[in-house]
Amino acid sequence: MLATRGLTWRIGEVAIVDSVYLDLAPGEFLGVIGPNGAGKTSLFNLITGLRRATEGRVVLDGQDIGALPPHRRARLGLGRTFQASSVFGSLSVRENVRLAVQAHRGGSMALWRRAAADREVAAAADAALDRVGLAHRGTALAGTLAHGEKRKLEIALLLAGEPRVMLLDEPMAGVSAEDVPELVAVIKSLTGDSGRAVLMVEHHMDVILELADRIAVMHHGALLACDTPETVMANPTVQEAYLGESL
Ligand SMILES: Nc1ncnc2c1ncn2[C@@H]1O[C@H](COP(=O)(O)OP(=O)(O)OP(=O)(O)O)[C@@H](O)[C@H]1O
Repeated sequence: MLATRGLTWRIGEVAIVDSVYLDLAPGEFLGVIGPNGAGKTSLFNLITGLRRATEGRVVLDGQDIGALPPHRRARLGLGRTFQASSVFGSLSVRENVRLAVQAHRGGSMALWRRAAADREVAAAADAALDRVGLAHRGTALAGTLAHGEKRKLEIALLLAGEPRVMLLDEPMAGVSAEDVPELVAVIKSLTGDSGRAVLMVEHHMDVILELADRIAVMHHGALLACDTPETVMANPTVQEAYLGESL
């Protein structure tokens, strides 16, 4: 479904992302881990098009998308949440999601079509909110949400774009311990039988272990290992890379 082939990003002589080969199958959940500065966010930037690779390819459903700008990649089904929050705090939760649905669908300005389209947008937005367990918070101002709720809203915004591959960058960052299990359940439901694939960077190993079918380990820009959680955890090279940090 999604593949990277020798994906590399150099700044001067330094390879921030160093010849990464990854494959993501439909319905698969791939966790990406690695020490701070390993190149995880940079890898996401190359896949989504925020940065252009200096070498290598990004392939989605057999098509090389490496030369496309981010919005074209998003149209082809690549969706991403950011570490920094991308929510309009002064709008309601529901309005935020409606805007995202509208932005994804585009719209006809013909009045007779607009009423029907508005109803469809509202229904899609409510379905996305329901999906992440935020239906009851639709009228709240997004800026007033707790961290865990905000993360759910970001996932709802992402779902509005109907992505087939979702990239989640540290979805648990800033989330209080008691909100983690619910958020994990929401993220777990993203793959299921939909065929949607998820690539997730996360520092919380317990979360990665609960969600990931396979784990990719990055270190100094390169892929150190990519395998089942059990195999990766038992890998001495991985353990060495994490020396001083708990796995
Ligand atoms: N635009 C840039 N210019 C120069 N160096 C950069 C740039 N972007 C990233 N880097 C460097 O590349 C390395 C990898 O950064 P990146 O943010 O991808 O790592 P990461 O694995 O996501 O780290 P973290 O877990 O801390 O978020 C870091 O050493 C960082 O300082």
